[in-house]
Amino acid sequence: MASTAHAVWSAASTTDRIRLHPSPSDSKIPSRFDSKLRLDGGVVFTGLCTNSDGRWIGGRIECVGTNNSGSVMGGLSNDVVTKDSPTLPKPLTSTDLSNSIAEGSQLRVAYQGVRGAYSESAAEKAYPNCEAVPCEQFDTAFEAVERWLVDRAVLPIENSLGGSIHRNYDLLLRHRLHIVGEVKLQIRHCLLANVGVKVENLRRVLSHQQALAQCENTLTKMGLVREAVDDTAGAAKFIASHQLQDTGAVASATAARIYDLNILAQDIQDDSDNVTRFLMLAREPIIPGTGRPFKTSIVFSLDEGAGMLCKALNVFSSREINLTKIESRPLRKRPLRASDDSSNGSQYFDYLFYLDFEASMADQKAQNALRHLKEFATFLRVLGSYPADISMS
Ligand SMILES: O=C(O)C(=O)C[C@]1(C(=O)O)C=C[C@@H](O)C=C1
Repeated sequence: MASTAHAVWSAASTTDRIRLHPSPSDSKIPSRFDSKLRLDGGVVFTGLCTNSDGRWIGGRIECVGTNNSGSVMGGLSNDVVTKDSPTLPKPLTSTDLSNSIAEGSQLRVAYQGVRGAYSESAAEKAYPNCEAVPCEQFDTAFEAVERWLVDRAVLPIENSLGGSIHRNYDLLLRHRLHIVGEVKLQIRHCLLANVGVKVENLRRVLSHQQALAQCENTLTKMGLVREAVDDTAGAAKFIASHQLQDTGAVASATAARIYDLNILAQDIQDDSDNVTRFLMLAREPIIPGTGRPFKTSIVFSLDEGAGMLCKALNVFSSREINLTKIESRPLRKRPLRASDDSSNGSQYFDYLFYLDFEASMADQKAQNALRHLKEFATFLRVLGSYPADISMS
């Protein structure tokens, strides 16, 4: 039996701080509880109160939080009782039903952007029938998973035309989530405008900076001034809500439908093969398998020295493990290092290397490769071992 606490936030955002208190005071909220964002901005929590040895003892869950403007909000569940409890359970009321997580099995998946963003389509492709939860920023999507507001996050990591989404590489390390899957999505951009607006009326175009980069040639030929915003669908929503007559948006056909915009041009990306790879992130890693193609993503750093990166890559090539991606990012807290030979005054940049390889961590070869790498890497973390998306290979 689960207890449900309900609090309505006037301006809910996934950055609101929420604490859960068990009651009576000797009980504990178990580490696993469910939370669900409601459309009206409310948050519903369901969980069991257990005692210190994990036995359910009834009680209630209190949920306290502050919203963006700092006001304290709260909600308290009904009492729930064990069979030895002196109080009898109350019959369910219609209010209980509307507060409960009836569709509790539906996965909640955070993505960055507003409705109609490509990331929303990626979330739906990765988890059909999921509830896709829009987030303002990439960080918010990570935090929403960490705070149990959602179950997964789906984030773009690289695009076949625009390259890597560096911000998300940095966030993978800053947060402690695990990569549990990948999904590749064909990106087909459209030029959108308000009804009645013609191509020749347009002076500027808004979109996500990656989307603008993917349409570089087309937009240059059209002579449009480009302006970057948070996401493609956000650009569509903005021109629609402000009824702009001289500004278009680069976004999906889905966004055109949602925001009642006209499609002035279709497939405006510079190459028809425009694919974005998204990662699925969760609080817990999945158990790596061997029955199907798996990928593993790691991040490591190395000491300075001739051939160090070559030595690191060799731990894979010598075991015939195929690498699919390598990305280097500055090592933030130690970006520069003075040369050992300080007499010449030279400094080196220090890097983190992100590597994807085609093997499962259940595979002995992969374990041996990482054991070998660990012998000389100054830092090593496995970000996840997950089934490869082979749908577009
Ligand atoms: O703005 C969106 O619609 C997104 O989902 C973001 C994003 C990205 O960050 O690369 C995703 C896919 C496309 O490559 C363009 C933009």
